[in-house]
Amino acid sequence: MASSGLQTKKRDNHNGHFVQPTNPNVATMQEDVLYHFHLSTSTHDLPAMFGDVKFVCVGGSPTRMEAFTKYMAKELGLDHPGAEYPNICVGTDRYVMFKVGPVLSVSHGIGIPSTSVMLHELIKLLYHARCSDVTVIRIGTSGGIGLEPGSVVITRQAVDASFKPVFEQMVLGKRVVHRTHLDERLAQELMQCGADLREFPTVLGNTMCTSDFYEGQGRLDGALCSYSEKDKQEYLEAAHAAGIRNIEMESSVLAAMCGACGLQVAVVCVTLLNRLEGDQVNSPHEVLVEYQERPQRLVGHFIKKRLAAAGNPRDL
Ligand SMILES: O=P(O)(O)O[C@@H]1C[C@H](O)[C@@H](CO)O1
Ligand SMILES: O=c1cc[nH]c(=O)[nH]1
Repeated sequence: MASSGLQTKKRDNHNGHFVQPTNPNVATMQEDVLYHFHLSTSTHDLPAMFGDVKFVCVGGSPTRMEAFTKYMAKELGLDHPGAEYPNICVGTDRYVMFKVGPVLSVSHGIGIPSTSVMLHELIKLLYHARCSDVTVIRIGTSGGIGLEPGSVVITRQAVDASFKPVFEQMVLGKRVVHRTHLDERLAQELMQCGADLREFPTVLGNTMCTSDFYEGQGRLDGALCSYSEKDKQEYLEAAHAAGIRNIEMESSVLAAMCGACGLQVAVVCVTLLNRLEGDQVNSPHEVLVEYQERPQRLVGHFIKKRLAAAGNPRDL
């Protein structure tokens, strides 16, 4: 444990699983600079700032993550006239981070590399802050396969572009393969929240995580396209037959990294279009805004249910 600077509290008052980076070097560092958050163990009292965090919600868009914080403040009864929710990462424009009660909301940008960097620093932040029993949920957007636009998909398995439940990364020039395990019980709990709300279709399905929005997702409308419409259609139909119901760009790295470090993790994404019917995201702006709010409402309901069931957030 990096024990320098302002971090003096013991690991007490917790029942369960602490966040634990798998890298042993982190424990021996005198100072840990979380560069892309503009936070550090020697300049910030991370246990005081973040020690009560139980839920971390992440998504690509900074404004979505700010809106989610304001929404959660109202839902948790923590909002009051004049309340402000400052961006904790104000010293950088890489990511934004907001906190209300036990809920942390962080943006990750587009795609695996941006999300991976954010997750390295987020997991270390939660470790330095001595957080325990933390649930991480991605509240995102995606392209649906065979679903009515606006449907919400709760991910059963995050799979790669060849439909395998793995996340591959080059480490020291070698290909390293990580599992993309997601918590089945958490996914079922989230499905129940969709059923409680009954506001929009909610399905459990596999999510394909790609490293590109255009050719990587079989689109015909990018600047490059090296295949025919028939090839595209066959690929998406094969994906559907493999249980894939949506495509996005972050689920596999989230599953791999959070799963390895003792975090419960789930992915909840709304579908903006049905990819069997087209490639362009061309619904009116206000429709897309309302779609983006759906995962937020579902996850907000989930957090309230968990907190109500726990009575005391420390019992989570
Ligand atoms: O959380 P967001 O809405 O950013 O997720 C999806 C996947 C990519 O990041 C992006 C592509 O438009 O949207
Ligand atoms: O089609 C889509 C829509 C949103 N996000 C994606 O990654 N793909």
